[in-house]
Amino acid sequence: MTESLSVCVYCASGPVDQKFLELAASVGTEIGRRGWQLVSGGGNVSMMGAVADAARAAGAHTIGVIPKALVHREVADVDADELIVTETMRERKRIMEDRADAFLTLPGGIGTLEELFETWTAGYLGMHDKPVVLLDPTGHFDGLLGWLGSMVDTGFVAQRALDGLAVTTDLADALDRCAAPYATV
Ligand SMILES: C/C(=C\CNc1ncnc2c1ncn2[C@@H]1O[C@H](COP(=O)(O)O)[C@@H](O)[C@H]1O)CO
Repeated sequence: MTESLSVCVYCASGPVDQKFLELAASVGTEIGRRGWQLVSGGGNVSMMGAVADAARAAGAHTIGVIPKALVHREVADVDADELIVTETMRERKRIMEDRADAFLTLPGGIGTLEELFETWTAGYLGMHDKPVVLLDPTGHFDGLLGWLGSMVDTGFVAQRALDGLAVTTDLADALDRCAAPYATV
């Protein structure tokens, strides 16, 4: 199964800071090197574009899923092996979730946060059993993770929910965690 693992990567559509573009590109390259598929939001801007371009350059099959309304704003990834243009954002999210074996979140803004929380809470509620992984080598999510930890102390967040999100600063570890449930002995 791990040979053709399909990883959905959620990441930023805004910043062009080199360190974030390089992080996204390194994820794409490693997905290709492992012979996996990339599922992305189908935009070719910022980190979204960097991950998709690097994945393709490394030989990955790339699937981009973008709502009609964002085709121009997020510069649809016309080089994707499969570019799926949806009518709505909800349809985009459903297709991305259906086509993925694992969800990997990189630094991002409110769109990325929404995607992370939807897949994470759905896993916690038993609606899927796919790995939900957060790769954060730069501490971008430190404030959020600290706040979530404090909400365990006050009873707003279950420890089991927090345990359902795999947080790592290491690229290889992040992808290993995506593949872990599918590994054959
Ligand atoms: C409108 C709906 C839900 C709420 N919003 C979003 N849901 C999913 N994805 C979104 C949402 N808003 C933006 N995005 C996408 O996230 C990507 C990264 O954005 P960021 O803000 O730069 O982190 C980008 O592709 C956005 O299109 C209905 O379900």
